[in-house]
Amino acid sequence: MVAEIIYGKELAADLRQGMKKEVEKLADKGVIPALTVVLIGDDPASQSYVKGKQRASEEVGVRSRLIELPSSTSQEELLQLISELNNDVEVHGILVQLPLPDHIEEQAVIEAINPEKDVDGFHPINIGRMLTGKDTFFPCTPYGILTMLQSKNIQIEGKHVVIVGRSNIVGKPVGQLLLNENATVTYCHSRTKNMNEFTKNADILIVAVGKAHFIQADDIKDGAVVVDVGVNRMDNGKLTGDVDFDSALEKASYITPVPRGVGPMTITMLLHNTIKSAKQHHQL
Ligand SMILES: Nc1nc(=O)c2c([nH]1)NC[C@@H]1CN(c3ccc(C(=O)N[C@@H](CCC(=O)O)C(=O)O)cc3)C=[N+]21
Repeated sequence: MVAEIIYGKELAADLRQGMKKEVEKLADKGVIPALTVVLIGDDPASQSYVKGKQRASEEVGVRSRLIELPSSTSQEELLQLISELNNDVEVHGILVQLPLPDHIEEQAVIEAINPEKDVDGFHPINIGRMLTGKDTFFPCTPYGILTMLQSKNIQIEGKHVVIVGRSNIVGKPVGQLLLNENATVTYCHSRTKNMNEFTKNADILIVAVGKAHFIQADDIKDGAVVVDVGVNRMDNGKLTGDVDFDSALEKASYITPVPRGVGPMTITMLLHNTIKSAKQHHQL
């Protein structure tokens, strides 16, 4: 079988067109969705992701403000800034770019963000809402993956979804989101024994481990849907996924590429959440 490639980049462009129209309508009512991104330190990868977010915001007319702080910023200073942003009625979405420097406790920062402005969907309140099947801000990468599957009318109900990776921002929440869609979900991680006995049984295989070409064709069931969340920068500067794309292409029914797959959808769902927040804050 040769897989159909799901280009998140194209779907993202379609969705952003719709969002642009929606933002124009909101502007007529005097509401401009506004996102504030906080970037600490000078990690080149983080700077590049943040640039992508700025560009996408501009494209749909979301007002995006970047606050750049030195890596010497204390946790107290960051919490103070978050408190100011929480109280600023002109800010609908707050995103603190992860990872943070070691002297700052990530969880304390996430929990300081007003859940009603938590467009990343990382606050325990929003995670709890998602877990219990309520409407809320869903984490952007999981939500982007769900939207990609739905765009191809890929059945989720009753399917065996196997997730490789259990991070708080991708692995764990994508499982919950797909469980809400009535999938049967299995999590694999670094301590899983004989992992490919699980992956070979996946109808939908989602890989988010951050290791280039971790999954090979042998690990994939014929006709499976393969979603690659990896973002690995190679020595030649190119981006590659967690899946050996060329061999997997011959085995899967659908596959997402890296780049131009899940990444652009992550940013698009961030804009979606920011617009949703603006509407909620203005009772629209
Ligand atoms: N608070 C927080 N929220 C995040 O959502 C968040 C974060 N921190 N920290 C880092 C990760 C990573 N992430 C990506 C977003 C877009 C692409 C993306 O658009 N990638 C392009 C390629 C970009 C390039 O070439 O550099 C693509 O796959 O086609 C990748 C990675 C968001 N993250």
